[in-house]
Amino acid sequence: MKPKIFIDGEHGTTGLQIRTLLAGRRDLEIISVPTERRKEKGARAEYLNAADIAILCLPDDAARESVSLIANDTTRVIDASTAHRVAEGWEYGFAEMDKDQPARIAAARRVANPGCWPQGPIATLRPLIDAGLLPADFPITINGITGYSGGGRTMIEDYEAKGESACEFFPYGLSLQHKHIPEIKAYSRLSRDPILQPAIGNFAQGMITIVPLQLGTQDYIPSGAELHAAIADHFAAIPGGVVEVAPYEQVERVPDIDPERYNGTNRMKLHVFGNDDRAQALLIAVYDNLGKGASGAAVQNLDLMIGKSL
Ligand SMILES: NC(=O)C1=CN([C@@H]2O[C@H](COP(=O)(O)OP(=O)(O)OC[C@H]3O[C@@H](n4cnc5c(N)ncnc54)[C@H](OP(=O)(O)O)[C@@H]3O)[C@@H](O)[C@H]2O)C=CC1
Ligand SMILES: CC(=O)N[C@@H](CCC(=O)OP(=O)(O)O)C(=O)O
Repeated sequence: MKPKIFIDGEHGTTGLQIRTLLAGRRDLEIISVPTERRKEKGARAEYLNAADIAILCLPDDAARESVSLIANDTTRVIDASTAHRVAEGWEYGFAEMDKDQPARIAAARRVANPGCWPQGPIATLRPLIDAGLLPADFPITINGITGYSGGGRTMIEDYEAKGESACEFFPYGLSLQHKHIPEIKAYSRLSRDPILQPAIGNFAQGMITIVPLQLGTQDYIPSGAELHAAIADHFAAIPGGVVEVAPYEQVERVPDIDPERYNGTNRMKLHVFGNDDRAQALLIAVYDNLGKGASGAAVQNLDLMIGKSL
């Protein structure tokens, strides 16, 4: 029997992309609620309970409601929203975060897909904190830029209506309360809230996250090469090759660091730059906010949950 997959919110940005990624899959049965009934609670409950795996591509409140509509203990859930990422009983769906994370996702009944902003910072910070090269209370600031599809259908329509007159670099998160801070803190293993200061560019998809590090105040000041080695060692032990670590180099510019470089893929590339004389370093991640940042990660988690390996 093929596993039945229901995408709640399949007409939204993330839902549509997951639908497209699953289009040719003969090992799955996709079940879809009729379009005109897609927001009816009763219809959603019916499909949620008929599914082996439900993928929620909904705003947070609707995602919470979907979970509450599941009245059996067989439907497993992948939630793309922010609602359950640090919630008890949910596994975090960033497979490359730890050696045993794929097995944890594979066995989970509830998987919270990571937010787009958290994945790059977690990918670089967690190995450094685990290796003892950064203390858990290190003051972290995260900058970056994302395509406007990160804001979902409404933001896409808004940017497309403005066209070339839309702002090229629009900083936001100015209240310093971005919804991704709890998961970045929890899964990077930081003890202090990081600052997340994102920006939106006038391009549809793709993103870059940047974590600048002032290392000079530490008792032990790691070199750039040491930081790189810890991150490279972490990912060398993870199969699948989804996350790639660029060689350590001291250069002024790297053409790969282009937010749109990995669009349409599930790839993430990590870069470490350092200036040891200045005791400073930069941790950079490049990926597709709709790929590894959303639909690609959801499909990766789905595959793990149906028994495939990374
Ligand atoms: N875009 C991105 O880069 C990322 C998004 N996410 C998360 O994924 C989730 C979906 O985001 P995204 O696809 O971008 O958002 P969209 O706004 O593009 O899509 C949301 C979808 O949910 C539908 N919907 C809203 N309320 C209900 C409801 N009560 N019942 C059923 N359907 C409903 C909407 O329908 P309608 O349009 O008709 O209102 C729409 O189709 C969000 O939680 C988002 O935070 C996660 C990572 C990255
Ligand atoms: C450009 C933009 O607005 N991006 C969204 C994040 C998109 C994302 O990762 O979403 P979820 O956490 O909702 O899943 C934001 O920063 O709030």
